[in-house]
Amino acid sequence: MSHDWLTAACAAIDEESMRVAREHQSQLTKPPGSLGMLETLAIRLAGMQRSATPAVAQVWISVFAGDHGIAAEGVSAFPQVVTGEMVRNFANGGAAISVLARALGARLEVVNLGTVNDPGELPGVRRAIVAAQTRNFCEGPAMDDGQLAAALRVGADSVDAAREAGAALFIGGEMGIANTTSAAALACALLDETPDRLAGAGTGLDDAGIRHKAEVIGRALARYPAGNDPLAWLARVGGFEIAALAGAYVAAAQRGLPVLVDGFITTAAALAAVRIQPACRDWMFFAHRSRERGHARLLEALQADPLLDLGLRLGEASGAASAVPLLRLACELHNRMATFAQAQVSNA
Ligand SMILES: Cc1cc2ncn([C@H]3O[C@H](COP(=O)(O)O)[C@@H](O)[C@H]3O)c2cc1C
Ligand SMILES: O=C(O)c1cccnc1
Repeated sequence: MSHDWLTAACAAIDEESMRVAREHQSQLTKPPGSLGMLETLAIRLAGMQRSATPAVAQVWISVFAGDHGIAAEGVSAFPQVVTGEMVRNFANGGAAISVLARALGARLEVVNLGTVNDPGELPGVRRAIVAAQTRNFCEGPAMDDGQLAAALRVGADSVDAAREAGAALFIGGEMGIANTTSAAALACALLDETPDRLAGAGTGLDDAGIRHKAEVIGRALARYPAGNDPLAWLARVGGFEIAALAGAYVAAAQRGLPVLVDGFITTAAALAAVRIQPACRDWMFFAHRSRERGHARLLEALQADPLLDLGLRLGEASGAASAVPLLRLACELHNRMATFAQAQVSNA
């Protein structure tokens, strides 16, 4: 399996639809710009959807799950078995994202890329096993090139399923104990940052735990020469679910499907996707600023202005799901507000 598809062109955003949407916003009964990001969201969606009346009806959420060999270094507050246990919880409808997806009327797909205590066949869970877990990346590359290619493809396959289901928005989420260590290592490598700046509490490490986590990341990064090749770093320190997310973000942009990026781990995957295929940045919305240390730095690197800051630090796509109502409201305002002429309100 090759990585060639990743550099194929992304779909173009329709500048004319954006111009028409911007002009329409200026006619609505409000001071220009007064709805802030609710205006720019609608304008960007109009360009992505090539439509004068943008809408976010069907939402597709893929939660990618994978286990991490780096968990053996004691970098998470929770045991590794939780990954597989949470896959079952997603399937049973009891996880935060299960509840949020139901409340939004969104389609929720759980993708198991490899869990140490594999819960097996479950309704709503797609099995796309790459391996039971990644290798402990202090001891060698987390995955080989074939595994990376497979994981990237798994994400693209989810985007194809989302499009076939008629989704207007793709949301990626993740589950994988120790994946904030993997995401922080990836972010350090791509941003030339030191681990103490990007390693955070994850599921709830104390200060000593965070120092240990940063030391583990530093040890792993020291194995390799300098350089920012995103595919090389995904293989060295990434996770199967992080690679799937990166593949999904690139594929969504190639197929013209807007994406809403969630928290720390997903933003690290988004950064990798943008380094692989820069044009995919245009198709991304950013849902929230996570409490996880390092997320603000990642958002800054992507010049992302997230919609929410709720102190969330869960992942699973919970922040992205929470922001969907704002996208829908932005479209409603754009499509249904009266213009100054219609309402006979005096314009400046
Ligand atoms: C019960 C439970 C549910 C979760 N859902 C998402 N995460 C989040 O926590 C993990 C990352 O944190 P760390 O790197 O510290 O392990 C990921 O699985 C992430 O999605 C969870 C974690 C737990 C414990
Ligand atoms: O921001 C996130 O995505 C996050 C933070 C902590 C733990 N899991 C996920």
